[in-house]
Amino acid sequence: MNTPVLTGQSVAKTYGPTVALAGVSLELAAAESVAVMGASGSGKTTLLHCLAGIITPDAGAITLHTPHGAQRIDGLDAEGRATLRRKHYGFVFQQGLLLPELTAVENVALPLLLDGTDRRAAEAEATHWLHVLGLAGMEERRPGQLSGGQQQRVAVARAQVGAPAVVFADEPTGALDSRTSAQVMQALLQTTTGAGRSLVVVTHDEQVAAACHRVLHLSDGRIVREHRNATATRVAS
Ligand SMILES: Nc1ncnc2c1ncn2[C@@H]1O[C@H](COP(=O)(O)OP(=O)(O)OP(=O)(O)O)[C@@H](O)[C@H]1O
Repeated sequence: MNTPVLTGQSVAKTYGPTVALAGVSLELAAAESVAVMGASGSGKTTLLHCLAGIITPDAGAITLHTPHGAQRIDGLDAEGRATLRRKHYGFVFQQGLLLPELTAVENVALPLLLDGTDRRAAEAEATHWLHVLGLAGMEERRPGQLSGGQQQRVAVARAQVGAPAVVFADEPTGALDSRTSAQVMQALLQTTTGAGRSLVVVTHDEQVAAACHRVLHLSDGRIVREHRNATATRVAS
């Protein structure tokens, strides 16, 4: 395996009497795409949220490997997790969660503006990513003036700004028809693994999972099965 970017060891999380994660260990390599599948309630989103620093696990170790060294992230406080997410991660959710009053370019530029980049540089990078995602000419449209697939591509563009090491996607194509879903997934892979970033995607969609290098199957908070897709989409950088 290539150098790991993210490792989890025996990651556990309970909510009252519910064991959401019962000790999950995994390694995510640089430029690798991993799909997380499993029945409703099996712990997929909880795993993604722990790895992504959205929530804190009760036990286990999560380590992010950056060019500047390894950093344990499981014990970070809320502010530390917010910084981690801003500096190292990108996110795509089922509904793009775009701000309706902002244009496409403003939505994509937002994480950079929040991180202190000046507006002109932020909008230049945002425009670049919108072009990469086939949205040239739509920079000034608001989300309500875009189709569902176009909105998701804006969300994919937003996840790339600031060059995150890892992009996390939770059901990124869940609201799309299968043709649009395939296009958005292709765009997501191209801009992540195709550019040397890693991707963790929670999905119920076999077609989405088949496009990833590796698939983890969760059941009752454990990885019960794992396989590699020999034919996964490998997008040249
Ligand atoms: N904030 C919470 N409070 C209480 N229980 C929770 C919370 N979040 C998740 N759970 C429980 O933890 C278990 C795992 O939930 P999780 O959302 O990780 O599952 P999932 O596999 O992503 O499900 P789905 O496919 O339905 O989104 C479930 O039993 C769920 O009810």
